[in-house]
Amino acid sequence: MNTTLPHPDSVALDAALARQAILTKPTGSLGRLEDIACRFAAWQGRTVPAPLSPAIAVFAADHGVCEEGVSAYPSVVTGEMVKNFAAGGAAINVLAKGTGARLEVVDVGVAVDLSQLPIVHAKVRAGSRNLAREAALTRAEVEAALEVGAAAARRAIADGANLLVAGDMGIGNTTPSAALICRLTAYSPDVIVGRGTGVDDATLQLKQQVVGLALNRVAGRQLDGIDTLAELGGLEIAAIAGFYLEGARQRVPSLVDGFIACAAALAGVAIAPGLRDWLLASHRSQENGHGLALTALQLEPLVDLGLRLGEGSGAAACLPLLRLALELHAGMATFAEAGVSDKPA
Ligand SMILES: Cc1cc2ncn([C@H]3O[C@H](COP(=O)(O)O)[C@@H](O)[C@H]3O)c2cc1C
Ligand SMILES: O=C(O)c1cccnc1
Repeated sequence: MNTTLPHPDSVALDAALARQAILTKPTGSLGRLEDIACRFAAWQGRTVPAPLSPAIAVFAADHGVCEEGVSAYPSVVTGEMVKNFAAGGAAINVLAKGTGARLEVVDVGVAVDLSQLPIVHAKVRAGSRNLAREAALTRAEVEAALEVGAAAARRAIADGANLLVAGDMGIGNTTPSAALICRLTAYSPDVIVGRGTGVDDATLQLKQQVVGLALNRVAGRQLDGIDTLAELGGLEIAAIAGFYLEGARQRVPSLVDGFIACAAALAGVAIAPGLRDWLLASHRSQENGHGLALTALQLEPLVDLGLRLGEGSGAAACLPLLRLALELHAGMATFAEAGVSDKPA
């Protein structure tokens, strides 16, 4: 796999910073909205980036670790929610519609047969193995899932997307995500494992133990990014990593969602460190370790709305902010154009 990624365009970045400095506002007064526009300039290689054209892909898969009792909901909900996505009734359907984003749903590893649904069928296997006891996936399965994600990114980009958003659906997936985050950041389960769908105190403790078992199973072993996903990951998590990586290869950034997306981003960075330059954080999730995982990625969330859903929902909720940041950068008058006096040099 080619792990060399392009760099954002520093000449376009400087030109965008220079433009921000002459728009009719006190220097720096639009804060992070200025940063966002300038980062898009660097990503797109143009002083004034094209208007936002976002695409969301939700990757769904099941998790063998659910047999340990780590989720508040049964595994069957994964397939049932995919049906709900296909029917347009989930949060991410409403958010995609409301923000004008393209939405695709991909079965990369749901345990039940979904072949009748109008979604993308790319099942690598019918759910992962129980990572508390054995490797969740083989390297070949991880590579196949990475490619499922990459193919989704290629479709989105061919369709005109200039920003990618990945969502997850997979009952139990906060457990592999926590295991990945612990392994890739060296934080311990007690600060990373959270309540996911809302587990009680006893289940939270059990979840910490399950993540501890998985980490102990691989402790002291050298693992590259793909091995790490195989040992501790899941199929939708690997697909999300592949989606982000292909975006970066094609110079298209990704807006990272919550806890699961962050685990995938850390795995993607372990595969190709240059990925970090193509990521923008959206929100800070309620899930316990999300803030630390974002810090490990050197990402600063734009908002904290108390969300703990996944599906790409937190990222989708931030799309209007990004759209406005680009519109301000493109549409505001300069001091010279408006005849407004700039501050003395
Ligand atoms: C109805 C429903 C819709 C969801 N949409 C996303 N998730 C989120 O919650 C799950 C992760 O939490 P845990 O690890 O505790 O199972 C994943 O399916 C994730 O996508 C949902 C969960 C449920 C129940
Ligand atoms: O932050 C997330 O993505 C999240 C948190 C809880 C449950 N599902 C997803």
